Amino acid sequence: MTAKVEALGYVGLEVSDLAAWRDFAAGQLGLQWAPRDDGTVDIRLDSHAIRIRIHEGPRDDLAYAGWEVRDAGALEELHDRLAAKGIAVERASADAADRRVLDLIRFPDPEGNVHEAYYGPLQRTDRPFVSPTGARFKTGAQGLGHIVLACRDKAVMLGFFQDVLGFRISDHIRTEVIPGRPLEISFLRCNGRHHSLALAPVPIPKKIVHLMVETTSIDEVGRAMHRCMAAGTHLSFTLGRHSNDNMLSFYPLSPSGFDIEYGWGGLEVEDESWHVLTHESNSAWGHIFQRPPRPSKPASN
Ligand SMILES: Cc1ccc(O)c(O)c1CC[C@@H]1C(=O)CC[C@]2(C)C(=O)CC[C@@H]12
Ligand SMILES: [Fe+2]
Repeated sequence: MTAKVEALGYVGLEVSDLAAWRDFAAGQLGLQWAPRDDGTVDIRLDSHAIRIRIHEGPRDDLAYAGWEVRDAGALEELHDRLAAKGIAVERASADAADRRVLDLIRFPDPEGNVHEAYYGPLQRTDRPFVSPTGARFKTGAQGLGHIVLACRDKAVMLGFFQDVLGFRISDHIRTEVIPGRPLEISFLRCNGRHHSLALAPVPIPKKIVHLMVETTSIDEVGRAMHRCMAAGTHLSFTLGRHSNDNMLSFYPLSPSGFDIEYGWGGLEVEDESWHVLTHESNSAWGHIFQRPPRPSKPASN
């Protein structure tokens, strides 16, 4: 497969409380908050103009995931493959300037999550990335990090991401979030990052389970965790180390009611030597689930 996606380049989030997100993302997580003229916000983690795009709105969920491809030819090929499979792909060149890329297409996955594929992301070498807390993030060829999507039919979703977008399976974890209710999460990669996407068959009201960002130093994780604790941010999972990708991380609850995974030390995978594995534990240690003290948001209707 020549035209595959190469990295998770950006995500769009629709959030209801912009002020709370600013304090959380910049003040606690050390991401760069860059407001735009139209009322949306670019969050930066590196040289890219956009890594997380914040839109104000009621849904408090993932709005879209942006997948980077190599060039115009790869985008064309991907468009044609999607169209040939009968997927409702649209050319969205009119939004390219808004996303600060050269061109993009938009398409749904089998469960209706919105995806964009693009090439040519704008770099801001004239305005270097500056973290308010001095953090640095592991991105580059591994992209922004990873997302976990809740799904209903994991087999169908796995088929789509492998056969249409070119993802490879890294491993599966059989786990029990609720005792007595086994569930299997599948982890997919599109570059050296162990997973840029995971699919979790969990019946939650949101599309996204979490968004992971990875720092370049273990101390950034410790400092961010203590800033979250000092701010009273709920930790959905305590500090721990994952069984499959070795990521050392904790999971603060965002103001939108889904988690951010804030990690360090993730495994890099080589396609030539990797074999699919299965795990029966989430973590080598830690990652203890913390029940939220109360619903994070009153229902809006
Ligand atoms: C197990 C695991 C390995 C690597 C990761 O990057 C990662 O996010 C996870 C999954 C974390 C998390 C969990 O362990 C409990 C059950 C959760 C909340 C889900 O239902 C989806 C994500 C799962
Ligand atoms: Fe994760």
